[in-house]
Amino acid sequence: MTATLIPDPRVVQIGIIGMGDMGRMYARRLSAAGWKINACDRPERFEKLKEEYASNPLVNIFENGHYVSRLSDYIIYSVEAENIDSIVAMYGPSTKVGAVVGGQTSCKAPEIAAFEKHLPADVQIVSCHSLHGPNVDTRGQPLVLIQHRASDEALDLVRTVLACFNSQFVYLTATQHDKITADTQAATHAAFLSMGVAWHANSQFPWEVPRYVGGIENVKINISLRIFSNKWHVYAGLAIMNPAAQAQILQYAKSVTQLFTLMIEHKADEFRQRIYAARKAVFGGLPPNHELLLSDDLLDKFSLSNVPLEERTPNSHLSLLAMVDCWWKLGIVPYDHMICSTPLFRIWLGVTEYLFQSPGLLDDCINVALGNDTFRADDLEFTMAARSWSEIITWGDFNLYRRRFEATQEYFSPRFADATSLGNEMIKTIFEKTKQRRLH
Ligand SMILES: NC(=O)C1=CN([C@@H]2O[C@H](COP(=O)(O)OP(=O)(O)OC[C@H]3O[C@@H](n4cnc5c(N)ncnc54)[C@H](OP(=O)(O)O)[C@@H]3O)[C@@H](O)[C@H]2O)C=CC1
Ligand SMILES: O=C(O)C(=O)Cc1ccc(O)cc1
Repeated sequence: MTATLIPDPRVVQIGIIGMGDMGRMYARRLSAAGWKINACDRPERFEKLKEEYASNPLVNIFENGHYVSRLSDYIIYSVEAENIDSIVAMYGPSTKVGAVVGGQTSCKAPEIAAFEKHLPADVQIVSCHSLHGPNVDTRGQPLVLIQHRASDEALDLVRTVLACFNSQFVYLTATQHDKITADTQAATHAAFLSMGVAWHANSQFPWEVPRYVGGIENVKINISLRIFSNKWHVYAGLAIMNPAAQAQILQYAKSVTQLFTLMIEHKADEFRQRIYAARKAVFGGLPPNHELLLSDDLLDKFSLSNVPLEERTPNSHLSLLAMVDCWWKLGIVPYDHMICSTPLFRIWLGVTEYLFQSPGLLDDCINVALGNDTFRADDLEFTMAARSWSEIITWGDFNLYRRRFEATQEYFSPRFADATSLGNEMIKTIFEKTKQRRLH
C-alpha cells in the first residue's frame, strides 16, 4: 500500500472539484470530521470562494482543478453531468500519482467513460453517489460506492473518508447504478415536473385551490416545489444522459396519455381493468394486511394551504394511476429498489401504495377519474406536460429543458423557502416512519 492510501486525516487530503450545492455539503461535513479539503469551483469564483472559506482552516480553496488534483489523494468531481467529460479532460491529467478519483454525478456511464478516457493509468477509480439532495440529513441515507478500477485498499480509503456521513453504503457497478436509479428517479421526477408545469400552465398556485387540499395533495405540492427549487441540470442530466431513464419517461408519458384517453372516452371497464392489473403487478407481492408506508394523518400535517380540510375534493390522481401503470408496463417492482432509493422516491412510493392499498380509496379515485369533470382541465394540462417533458428528454435538448424548467421555477419561486422547510420536515418524519420497511 502506498503512503497516499493511508486513511488518516493527518496524511490524506481530499479534493473537491465543483463547489456547488453538493460539493459544499461534502466540504462542510468532511472538514467537520477533520479531513483536510482542497477545493475549487470555476476560476472566476476563486476570490469569492476563498473569502467565504477563510474562517475554515481545513478547507483550502484553489484557483482551478489542476491545483486541487496535484495535491489530493482522493478527488471528487461534483460538477454538472453534462460537463463531466470536458472537466475531467481538463484536470484529470494533473491527478496526483496513485490517487483515487470519483464523481458525484447522478448518471455513471458518462462519468466512468470520462475517467477511463482522461485519467492516467495509475489513478484508481471509486465513484460515489449520495442518493439525496444537499439539504437532507445524510444519516441512514443510501450512498452508492462504485469500485470501478480500484484495489480494495482504495475502496477502504473512500469508505473511511465518507464514514462521517453515517450514510448506508450500497455497493454497485456503474451499470447496476444507472439501471436502478433510472427505475427510482426518472419517472418519479417526470411526474412532479409535469405537475409543476401543469399548475403553471393553468395559472394555479395549488395550495390556494380548495381542490388541492389533503394529505396526498400536500406531497404533490411540496415535492414538486422542492424539485423546482433545485438546479435544472440535476434533473436534465439524470434524465437525458441515462438511456434507461429516457425509456421510462417515455412510458410514463404514454401511460398518462392512454389513461387520460380512456377517461375522456368513458371506457370504464377497460380503464378499471387496466388499473387493477397494474395494482396486481406492483402491489400483489405484498403480504396481506401489511402496514402502509404512509398514512393520511401523517401527510395532512404538511400543508402549505390555509384551505380547511373539510373542503377536500376527491381527485382523479392521474399522476399516481399513471405511475403504477408505468411500473407495470416496464416490469418494475419498486419495492425491489428500497435499498437504493431517494427520499422523494420513497415518499412517492408511499403515496401510490396509500392510494392503491387503502380500502375503497382506489375505487373512489377511479370513479372520479371516469365520472367527475372537476379535474379534467388539470388532467389535460398534466397530460400535455408529461408528453412535453418526454419529448424534450428524448430529443436530448438541454437548452429546451432548461427554459421549460426555469420558467416554472420562476413562477413558484416565492414559495420555495416555505416548501423547503416543510419538505425537510416531511422527509424527516417519513424517513423515521418508513425505516423498517425501507431496508427490507
Ligand atoms: N443537487 C442534488 O440534489 C444532487 C446532485 N447530484 C449531482 O451532483 C453534481 C453536482 O450537483 P449540484 O452540486 O447540485 O450542482 P451545482 O450546479 O450546485 O454544482 C456544480 C458546480 O460545479 C461548477 N463547475 C462547473 N464547471 C467547473 C469547472 N470547470 N471547475 C470547477 N467547478 C466547475 C459549477 O459552476 P457553474 O454553476 O458556473 O456551472 C457549480 O458551481 C451533479 O452532477 C448532480 O447531478 C447528486 C446527488 C444529489
Ligand atoms: O430525492 C430526489 O429524487 C431528488 O430530487 C434529489 C436528488 C437529485 C439527484 C440525485 O442524483 C439524487 C437525489
